[in-house]
Amino acid sequence: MTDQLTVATPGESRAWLRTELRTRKTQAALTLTAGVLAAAASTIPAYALGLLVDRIRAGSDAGAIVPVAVVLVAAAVVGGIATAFGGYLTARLGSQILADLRERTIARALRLPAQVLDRAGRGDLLSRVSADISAIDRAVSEVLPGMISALLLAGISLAAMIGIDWRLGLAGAVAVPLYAIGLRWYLPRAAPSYAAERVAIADRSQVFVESMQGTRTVHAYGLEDRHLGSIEGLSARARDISMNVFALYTRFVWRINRAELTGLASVLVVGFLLVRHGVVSVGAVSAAALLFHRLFNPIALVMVTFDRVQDAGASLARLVGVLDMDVERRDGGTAPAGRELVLQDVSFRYQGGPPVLSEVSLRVAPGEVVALVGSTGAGKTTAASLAAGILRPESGYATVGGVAVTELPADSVAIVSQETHVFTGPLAEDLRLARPGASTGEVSAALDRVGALAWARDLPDGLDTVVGSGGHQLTAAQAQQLALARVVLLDPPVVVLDEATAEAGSAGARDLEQAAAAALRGRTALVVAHRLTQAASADRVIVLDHGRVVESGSHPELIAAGGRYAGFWAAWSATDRR
Ligand SMILES: Nc1ncnc2c1ncn2[C@@H]1O[C@H](COP(=O)(O)OP(=O)(O)OP(=O)(O)O)[C@@H](O)[C@H]1O
Repeated sequence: MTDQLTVATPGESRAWLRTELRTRKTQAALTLTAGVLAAAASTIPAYALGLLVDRIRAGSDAGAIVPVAVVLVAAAVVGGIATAFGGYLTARLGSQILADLRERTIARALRLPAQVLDRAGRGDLLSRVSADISAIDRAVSEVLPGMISALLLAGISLAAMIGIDWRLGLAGAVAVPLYAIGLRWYLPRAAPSYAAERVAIADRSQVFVESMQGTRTVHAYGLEDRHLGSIEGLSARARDISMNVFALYTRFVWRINRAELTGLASVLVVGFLLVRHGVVSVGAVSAAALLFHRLFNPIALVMVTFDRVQDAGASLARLVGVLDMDVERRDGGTAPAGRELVLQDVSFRYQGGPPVLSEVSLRVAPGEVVALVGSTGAGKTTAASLAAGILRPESGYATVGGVAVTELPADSVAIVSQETHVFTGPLAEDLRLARPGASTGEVSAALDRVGALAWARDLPDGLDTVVGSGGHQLTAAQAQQLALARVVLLDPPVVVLDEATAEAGSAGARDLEQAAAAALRGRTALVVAHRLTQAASADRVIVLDHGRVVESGSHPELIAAGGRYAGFWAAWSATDRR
């Protein structure tokens, strides 16, 4: 299984929540005040009913009952308004904090180093910004207002019972350890179950996302059954864990009922004895019993929703964990003092794997185009990713104009990788990602430079045609051309090119090579040569073998030297060149 992204400790989550509440002090204080008012108002009916019992027992006439009824109605109205207002304020405060958290998590996730995401799997990140956010959202809007008002009500009711007679308060408090025992029994069992459930769901979505992303490979190799089998297995695991969680919950409810029964029985027995000894009136005991009975539903709500709050807590830890992760590129960055690209003694290995690059050194002079050549797995794409700052070297350094590539401003080095993504929306907007606010003339000129203007204009709505998922489908070669046009618009001094020209077919590949040459004109460029014609037209060629530089020189020089490159060229000329 893949490594997961960072999860915050309970202490880190609490510290984060405290900071968020501190920045919204007034709102938090108002929310608490409304909650206390609502709880206080809802204890009044119990007192009033106690009074009523005493007056009826004393044979008072109907006139004595009316003021009690008025108090009851007034308390109900005030309590109702305060409860609604408190609930609204709690949900509002929670939603604002959550919206902020969601934005910051996504902003942080978008800036995580590619190798971290590769290691953790994108499914984990997806489930954090979707399932985890929803879990917290539901807890904040459905559970938290009720839970906060229930806890306030419990505190105030217990104080009121002690106010009637401390022995009645004590009798009611007998239930507290029983509730606590119930929670102590439940929580340690529930926590690992929820964690296991969450991991099972993340694993299932990871496999699902991978199957969807690799649909073509799955079809090509007839792997449908195997993938379905693995999704089915992981789904069954998630289901079994959920059923165990529910069985646990049922046994927990029994423990809640036991605490309620014991508490109420204690209040009634103690009340009976106190009345018998003439210490308190029947009405006072009725009020205490009503106050205690009134807590049944709110406390049960706290107990049974504790799991959802705990669930939300686990989700919160996963989001706060992402917030605490190191991001790749600082805002702004340091401007390079020149356009020379240098890899110096760079070594690299993927997490736990064998060395992929060993002390690779290369220099690309300002405005020079250098092609990287080597057999499959030689380390070309890895070297390109290090040069573009997507990966960090294990030792050695990669710089442009003397500044580490990971510290450069975002528009200093552009990479066109094998994985080009076309964002959903009008084609012109896809290009404007590189330069927001570019005019239609500038967008057209960029497309023209890479030879894409003619087909772009021929699309159903020209440059306004919606492309990407659900829109007009572009070919792989067209998507590559768009990526090159984005480079032209971004106008970076340094470009790293690792396109998938091979997928475009040989005529398409030649078009793409021309498009790339046009986009690279005047820039410092490191090009992974998937076709040797790209190497032949470069200023210099560097040959990689098993992660080491084995040859370097111009195309004619290397051909004349009769070494490894000359061998590649001979093989290429004989079979692939058309
Ligand atoms: N994300 C990754 N995790 C682990 N190993 C990787 C990863 N990417 C590449 N490798 C391994 O690193 C080595 C170099 O891969 P790289 O893609 O850099 O080679 P390449 O020369 O570009 O090959 P190709 O021409 O096939 O793209 C290979 O052995 C490859 O299996």
